[in-house]
Amino acid sequence: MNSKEIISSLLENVKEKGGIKQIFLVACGGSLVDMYPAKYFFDSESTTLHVGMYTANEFVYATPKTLSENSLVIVCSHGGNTPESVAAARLARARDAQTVTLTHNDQAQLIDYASHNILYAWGNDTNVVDNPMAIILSLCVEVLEQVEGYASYADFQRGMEQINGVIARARLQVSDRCQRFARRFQDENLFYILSSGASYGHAYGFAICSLMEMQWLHAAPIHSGEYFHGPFEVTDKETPFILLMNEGRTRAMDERASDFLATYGEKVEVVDAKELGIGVLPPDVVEFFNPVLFYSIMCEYRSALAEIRQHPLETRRYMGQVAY
Ligand SMILES: O=P(O)(O)OC[C@H]1O[C@](O)(CO)[C@@H](O)[C@@H]1O
Repeated sequence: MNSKEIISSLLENVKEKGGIKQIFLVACGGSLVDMYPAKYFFDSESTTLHVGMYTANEFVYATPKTLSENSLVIVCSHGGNTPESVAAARLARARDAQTVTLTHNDQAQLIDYASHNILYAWGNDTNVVDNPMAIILSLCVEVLEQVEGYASYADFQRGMEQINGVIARARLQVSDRCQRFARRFQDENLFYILSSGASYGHAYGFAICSLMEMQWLHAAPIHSGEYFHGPFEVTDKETPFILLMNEGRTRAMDERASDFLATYGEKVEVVDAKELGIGVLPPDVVEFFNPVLFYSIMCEYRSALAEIRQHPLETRRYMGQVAY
């Protein structure tokens, strides 16, 4: 079943019960990061549907009152057995919500609580539209289209057809600069990651997953707009910043941060989606695809850093090693 068929069958299930009124996006860590573009999309485009995005345990401990048969809950877990995410899906089913689960593991416990499960593809050789970030975005676009109508629906589908080619070309384009970045920043132990719009979630994800979890480096995300409301006071010639510059409506905020950093900072790495070719996508939907591009490109950056630091991306000292 494709996204359109999945959503139309779930909407059919609730047709006599008042339909879907709210969507909850629930996961942990990297899987939660994959949901941010969809949340941003709904916040931006929907006029009647409400969206909430929750780390799984918060959804369980502080459950929104609106969780009901009129809710669609999307739960993603790569391994499919993260206890918090399984508990959230179980709770959603117990409250008669429609659930779509996404996992890469066909034996996942999560699947037990699915109205519909999606077993997704993973790895560098897969098409990004078959990976969770794009699938979740596409499910949400379908909900909007089928519940309210979405004027840019056809352009969104065009973007889905184009994005993988853009990423393949951009990967080649950044290959040398990733090596230069790794050589230049290999001894740093703190990074601030800036972005805005649909990509803010990826700034958060790159900080908490790629740098903190996978490299044991200190890192924090900063919204490009918020940078000027506190964080910019730490800017100097010694502190590393990575700026993920979007194409689309929020680019002005990223450019403002870029201009300031060019004047007062020095250790600044700018990753610019426009320069990487995302501008071929239709202008009314391009902003939603920036984080899909950034995810793939920043994987190249983190691999180069991991290699030069001789710190494999898989190494953990607590996760899966001790009780927590
Ligand atoms: O997507 P899953 O399998 O639920 O795993 C969640 C865990 O995986 C990570 O996303 C990456 O290791 C962690 O941040 C998080 O604890």
